[in-house]
Amino acid sequence: MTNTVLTADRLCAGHGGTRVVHDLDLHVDSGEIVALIGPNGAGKTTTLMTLAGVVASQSGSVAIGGVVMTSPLHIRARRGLAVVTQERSVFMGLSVRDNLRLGSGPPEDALELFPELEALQGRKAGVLSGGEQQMLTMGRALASKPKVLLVDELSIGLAPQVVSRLLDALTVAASTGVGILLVEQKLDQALAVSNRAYLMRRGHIEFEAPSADLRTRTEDVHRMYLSNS
Ligand SMILES: Nc1ncnc2c1ncn2[C@@H]1O[C@H](COP(=O)(O)OP(=O)(O)OP(=O)(O)O)[C@@H](O)[C@H]1O
Repeated sequence: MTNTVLTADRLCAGHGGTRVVHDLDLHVDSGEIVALIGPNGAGKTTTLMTLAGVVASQSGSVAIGGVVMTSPLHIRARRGLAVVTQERSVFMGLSVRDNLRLGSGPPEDALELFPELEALQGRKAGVLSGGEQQMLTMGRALASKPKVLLVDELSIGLAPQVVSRLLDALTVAASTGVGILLVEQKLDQALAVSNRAYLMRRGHIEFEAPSADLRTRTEDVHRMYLSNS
């Protein structure tokens, strides 16, 4: 039996009086990595932030683990939602160890996922590389054993091998049952790691497809859907 951990039902959202996301339906099942792809300005980040409770929805609903949520992010976090963004939410002045202790899960779980952090525990997070900070952010988020992880633009500013390492960790997390929604500009990497993809344009989901089907036609997908022209 599939276990749906995240559902958006006719979700509308935007900024101020402007609507950016229109009647969006999507779902993520436990253990699944789902990519949300689309050209710049399509509304992917706004969608993710609305699912997270950071941007208020205008209408429609969001459910986590089958429970409809209207609460802000910190309450959704208690219900099993975690978010990783390009901003890397670490406390720069605190050590890696203290950053991990401040998470809501066991630090050892984060270290198991990212053994690279073991030797860095005494260092201040602010002196880590961007990739190490992102490992810290992701390790801490996944140690909290979320049902759902929302990931926004992981690859920005990071070397390709670091991005691959982080995406591998998402695959490990998904194998333990976490459902992951991934917004990623790099189409090849998004499709390589995901099971399914939604393609978004101008605030609408245009189609949904198994990532394996899209992998064989990434050039077409780029030309037809991802260019802003
Ligand atoms: N805080 C904000 N206030 C006002 N408008 C915003 C805000 N954030 C985004 N927008 C607008 O909403 C629209 C969708 O932006 P959004 O960042 O969600 O798209 P995106 O698909 O994530 O794009 P990108 O790939 O470039 O990050 C854009 O027109 C953008 O200018």
